[in-house]
Amino acid sequence: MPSSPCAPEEVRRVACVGAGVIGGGWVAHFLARGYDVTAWDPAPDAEEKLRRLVAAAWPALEQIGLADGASPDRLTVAATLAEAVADAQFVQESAPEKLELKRSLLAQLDAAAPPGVVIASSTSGYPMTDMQTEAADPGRLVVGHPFNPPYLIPLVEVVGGKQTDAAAVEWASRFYKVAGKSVITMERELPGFIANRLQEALWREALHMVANGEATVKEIDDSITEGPGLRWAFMGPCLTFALAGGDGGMGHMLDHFGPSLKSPWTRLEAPELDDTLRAAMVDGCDEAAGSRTIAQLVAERDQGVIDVLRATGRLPRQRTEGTDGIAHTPSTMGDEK
Ligand SMILES: NC(=O)C1=CN([C@@H]2O[C@H](COP(=O)(O)OP(=O)(O)OC[C@H]3O[C@@H](n4cnc5c(N)ncnc54)[C@H](O)[C@@H]3O)[C@@H](O)[C@H]2O)C=CC1
Ligand SMILES: C[N+](C)(C)CC(=O)CC(=O)[O-]
Repeated sequence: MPSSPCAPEEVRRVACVGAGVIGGGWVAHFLARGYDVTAWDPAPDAEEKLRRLVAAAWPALEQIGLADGASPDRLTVAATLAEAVADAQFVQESAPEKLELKRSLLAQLDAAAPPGVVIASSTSGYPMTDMQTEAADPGRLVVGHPFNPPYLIPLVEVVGGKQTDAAAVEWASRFYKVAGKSVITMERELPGFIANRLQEALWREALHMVANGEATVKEIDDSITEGPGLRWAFMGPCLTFALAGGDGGMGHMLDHFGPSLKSPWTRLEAPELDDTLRAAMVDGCDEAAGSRTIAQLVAERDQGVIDVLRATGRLPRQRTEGTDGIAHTPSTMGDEK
């Protein structure tokens, strides 16, 4: 790959190729961050749909804050793929999830984009190694996997393929950060990356339960929104479970509940909970906790759950002054008879 034509901080023009749910979401995000965006999509009604999507997203984007000069007017819809990427400084591909289509489209984008410009694919799970096979310069092709909607959910998973230059992965990771995203740069390829592997495990189990008549769709959704989902918005599953071990943290949690890994709680096979895995989990949680004690983490989690309950309307927002002079939020939880 020739060296990238500009630093991530200097990017002004972004091309988005494929403008459906995710491509359109990317367009809204980049516009809100103050970029000039050129989009291309072969569907005859693509421009109308795209402009509608951006208009619908804009109030939310205004609420969270626009970059100086950000405007939907800075969107251009190109007539051809070549025109869309001709002077792009970064390209985001969001075409349908079909391997052959991605292979050929990434090769076309590579042929049309200026030399050295990084091209990222929004793929939900294909390893870049499998998609970069037809490109003349596969070194500049990376995965930049977003979450729906890309203009509100911060995470992007960035990873290269076997032929991707490390510099392109580094450039893309920096660019996404500059563009306001939260980035996980993966050291190696994994089908489904990290978050979709986790989501998929939950999803498959949910489908098994529905297929076998073991749980309804509502029970499955409620089990997450009324349960673990409240914690996951601000504390990941590992640190959350460390608190299930009380003062003993993750070590005690694994010693206590490790045997249930072998219970038939899921159709997935359980990994062997050997010393290496135990140490990796305990050390990882210690690292994530940093200087925070278990007691501090418990307080942080409790406040987080209260904030999420309040933000989602399940706790009233108004506060009352108690006799102790402390502002209390009256709870209606558990009041339903
Ligand atoms: N929908 C989701 O929640 C997420 C999807 N993704 C990924 O984003 C990509 C796009 O998915 P969606 O936006 O959901 O699909 P979509 O079906 O909403 O949009 C795909 C768009 O690509 C266009 N298209 C068709 N052929 C094309 C071509 N040859 N070149 C360029 N554009 C073409 C279609 O006209 C359509 O507008 C996929 O790789 C998907 O795995 C990633 C994260 C989340
Ligand atoms: C359903 N999906 C696999 C396309 C979802 C994603 O890839 C990420 C998301 O938005 O959850």
